[in-house]
Formats: sequence, C-alpha cells, structure tokens
Amino acid sequence: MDIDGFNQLSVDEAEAVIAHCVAIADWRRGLIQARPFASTAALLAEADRLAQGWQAAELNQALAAHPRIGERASGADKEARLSRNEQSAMQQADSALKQAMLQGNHEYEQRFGRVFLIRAKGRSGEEMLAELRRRLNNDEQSEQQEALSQLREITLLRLKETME
Ligand SMILES: NC(=O)NC1=NC(=O)NC1=O
Repeated sequence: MDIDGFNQLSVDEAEAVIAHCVAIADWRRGLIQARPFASTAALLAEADRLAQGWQAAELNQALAAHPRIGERASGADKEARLSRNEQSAMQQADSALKQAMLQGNHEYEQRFGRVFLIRAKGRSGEEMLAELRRRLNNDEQSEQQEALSQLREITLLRLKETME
C-alpha cells in the first residue's frame, strides 16, 4: 500500500491494515491519528517515535502475539503467517539446535518471567541461540530495554513490509 492510500483509509480500515504489526492498541491509534503523512519515511519515523514510549506493560501486551522462537506459530491469521516467515530459519534448524533453543527459551522464561523476544527475520537459528544465551546474563532492567528494542524492530519491519 502506498502512503496516499494509507492516508485516505477510514480509521477502521487503517486499523485493519496495521493490526498485525504489534498487539498494542494505543500505538496503532496514535499512528492512525497522526495521519496524513507526507511520505512512508515520515510514517515510519512517527511509528518509531511512538514506540519509544513502550515499557513493561506494552512488552507484556505484545508478547501474547509472538510465539516462542522455534515454536511454529499455529493459525492462519496474518500474525501467525508473519511469525512463521520471520522464524523460517528455525524451521530448517537441526534437532540439536531446536532442542537447545527449547532449553534456552525455558531458562529465559524462568529467569525473566516472559517469552524471549528477538527480531528473527534475517537471523540464523545459531545467531538467535547465541543472542538468547548472551541476554540470559543481562540484569532485569537491561534485558527489558533489549526486549523492547527488539519489539520495535519487529514492529517497524512489519509496518515497512505493509507499506511496500
Ligand atoms: N519470540 C519471538 O521472538 N517471536 C518472534 N520474533 C519475530 O521476529 N517474529 C516472531 O514471532
């Protein structure tokens, strides 16, 4: 969709177009209310600015919509399809890597009390496992900031793809 098309949508239509980017209603509403945008770059800049305000509450809201790394997103909705595509590297991972990722996810959830979140697109399974293991050593505050940064990356990538 081009930026003029997005500007001209009704609020409900625009909501439907960006619903899969992230499960944070305030961010979607803020972005829709900030229309019209002069360009896609302006839209992406505003989306990133609005995402800078996310804290623990938004992270937990969004995590409900992100399957674990290595866990095949079930369902036919757009969000599940996007997750499967983003995590495609894990589909081809060998059983040892899959097992190590399962174990890593479990350790991460024991330590931080939430699902490990990483921008999976463009990353191999080995890279994601290495990142999980590195981040296991973070303190709570640093890890929350890293997880939020990854959530922004996933959200902006999905928005960018929507506008192509
Ligand atoms: N737990 C996750 O990190 N999930 C995901 N990362 C992505 O980039 N897509 C996902 O579904």
